[in-house]
Amino acid sequence: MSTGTVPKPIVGPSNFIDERIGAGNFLKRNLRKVFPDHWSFLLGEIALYSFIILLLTGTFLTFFFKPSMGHTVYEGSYDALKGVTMSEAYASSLHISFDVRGGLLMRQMHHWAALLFVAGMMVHALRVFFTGAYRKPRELNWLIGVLLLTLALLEGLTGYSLPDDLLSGAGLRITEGVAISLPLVGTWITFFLFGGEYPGEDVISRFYSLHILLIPGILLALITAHMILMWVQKHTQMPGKDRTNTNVVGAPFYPAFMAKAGAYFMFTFGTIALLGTFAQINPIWLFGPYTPSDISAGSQPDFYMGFLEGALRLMPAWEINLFGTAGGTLPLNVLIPALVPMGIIMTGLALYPFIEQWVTGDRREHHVVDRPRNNPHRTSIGMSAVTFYGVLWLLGANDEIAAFFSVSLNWTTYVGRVLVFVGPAVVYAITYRVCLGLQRSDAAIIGHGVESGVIKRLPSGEYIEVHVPPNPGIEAHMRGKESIPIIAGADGDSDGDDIPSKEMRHPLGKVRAKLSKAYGGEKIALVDDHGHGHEEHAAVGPGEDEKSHLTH
Ligand code: HEM
Ligand code: HEM
Repeated sequence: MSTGTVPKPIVGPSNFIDERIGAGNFLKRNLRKVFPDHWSFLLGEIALYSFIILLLTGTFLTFFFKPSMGHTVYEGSYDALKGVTMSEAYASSLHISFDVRGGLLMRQMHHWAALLFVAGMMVHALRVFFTGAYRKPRELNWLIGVLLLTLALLEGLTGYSLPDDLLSGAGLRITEGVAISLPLVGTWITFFLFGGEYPGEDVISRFYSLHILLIPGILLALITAHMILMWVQKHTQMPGKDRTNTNVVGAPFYPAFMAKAGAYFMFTFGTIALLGTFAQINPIWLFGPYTPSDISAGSQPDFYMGFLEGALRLMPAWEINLFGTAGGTLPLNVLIPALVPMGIIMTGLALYPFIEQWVTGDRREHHVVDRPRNNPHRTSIGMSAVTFYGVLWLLGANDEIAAFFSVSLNWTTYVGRVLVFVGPAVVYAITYRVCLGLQRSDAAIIGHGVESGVIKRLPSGEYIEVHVPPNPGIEAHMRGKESIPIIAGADGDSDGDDIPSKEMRHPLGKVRAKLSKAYGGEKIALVDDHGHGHEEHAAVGPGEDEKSHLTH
């Protein structure tokens, strides 16, 4: 499917390039690369286009932003702050907002693009996770993705700290608290980052180098690697008619996908421009300049940091004093919430493909993905993680929740502490049942066809409903269900690894076999037991045994 001739209009340019750098064949091959057209494959593109907009708007901002904590007296056109002493960083952000033509629009677009960038990545990663698209051979691209996500959070943190307003200062104060709580290296790192005792002189310029140079540079390199790998390995595709592990069904890059992607970029750009124009974001002039002694009520970080904020708020005030006053304090109340949720989520994400491979023993390549219902344990684990994250995220705004619902703040904390453990477990059980239910409903459609709504009365007086075969596209989609392999030794099924009997006798081998069997889940086969066009009883004729018909 990826072969064929290049459509007419590009033969000219292709010849031009071929005659100069001999890349005609390369272009021909790549311009015909096939892109699957399931909507969920566009989620990664939201992240990609938002990143381009971040680079463009961010570059504009660098022309006017001064990354300096030097003091100045504000003399710009925002009356309410005239004559106030503030940092040059804050003054320049006000200058961008009120005195640079298009400056406020650029700041707002930059901020909205940042939110969309991270949100785009998150939903994209969820689609990859829930469909199992991270499986062999795409584990490397998954790992690059996890790195991208981590770096994006850091990029956001360094970004919203730059304007040096009261809100960004509150974020910096937490960053300092976390850094200084690290055992052994904490003090050193804090002094290096802040250039002395908090708030120091250097943190804005340090963050500036990180924000506009180091992290975007790494992001750009990793996104390029991500795209190259995706290009070389080709896309996965949803199961469906004529879709196999050796083809990709969809539209070629040129002209169909190029036009679609161009339009989609414009759409993303337009959405961000509209948001930047009409939806106010981060109005730093209302918060005022940062002073370490002030804090505003109801401060919230950007949404992607909310889960860490929630973890800090939930954690009981535990600390360990080592060796009395001569030793040091290990502030678990800061260390655990700062490192554990991030650690659990990012390490869990990074390791998942490898843990799953170990459990299932599945070393095959996968180019057709799973529908989430067909791998119920994976889907349940994913939903539990989303719940864990979601509870922390919600509790990051527990002051707002308490104020809005007029409940006690402490009460929200206690409920949150329970929910963060119980929530994921309950969601796991519910998701697992829902997945099995959906699999059964697929099996019923394959087995009996779809209810047509046509009721027939037979000569005997019995009423039946005519069942018709499902739409062939939908049927192929349902039939593209792969059973989850189980390692040999778990139950005699040997489509996964053959574990040597020595390993099976080892306790870890036994655990692996047990996990493998459990992960395989309850098997619900798709069997066409009655043939298509089968007729099913819908109602009962006079005088007949109702029960026998209803259970038919
Ligand atoms: C080359 C890329 C980038 C450059 C040159 C850049 C530059 C800047 C500059 C100069 C500011 C301070 C301006 C101001 O606040 O008024 C800023 C703020 C910010 N940046 Fe970036 N940035 C880039 C990429 C990113 C990325 C990838 C993210 C997202 C994760 C991001 C998130 C932010 C945020 C949230 C702010 C605060 C905006 C505000 O004040 O409302 N930036 N950036
Ligand atoms: C800067 C952020 C990112 C960008 C711009 C990006 C972009 C893309 C694009 C455009 C694709 C092609 C297919 C699709 O959209 O689904 C893709 C595929 C992929 N991405 Fe990302 N991605 C990013 C972050 C992530 C993250 C956070 C993960 C996972 C943690 C990830 C894992 C993957 C994998 C495994 C594939 C191959 C999936 C397949 O072929 O079905 N990516 N990425």
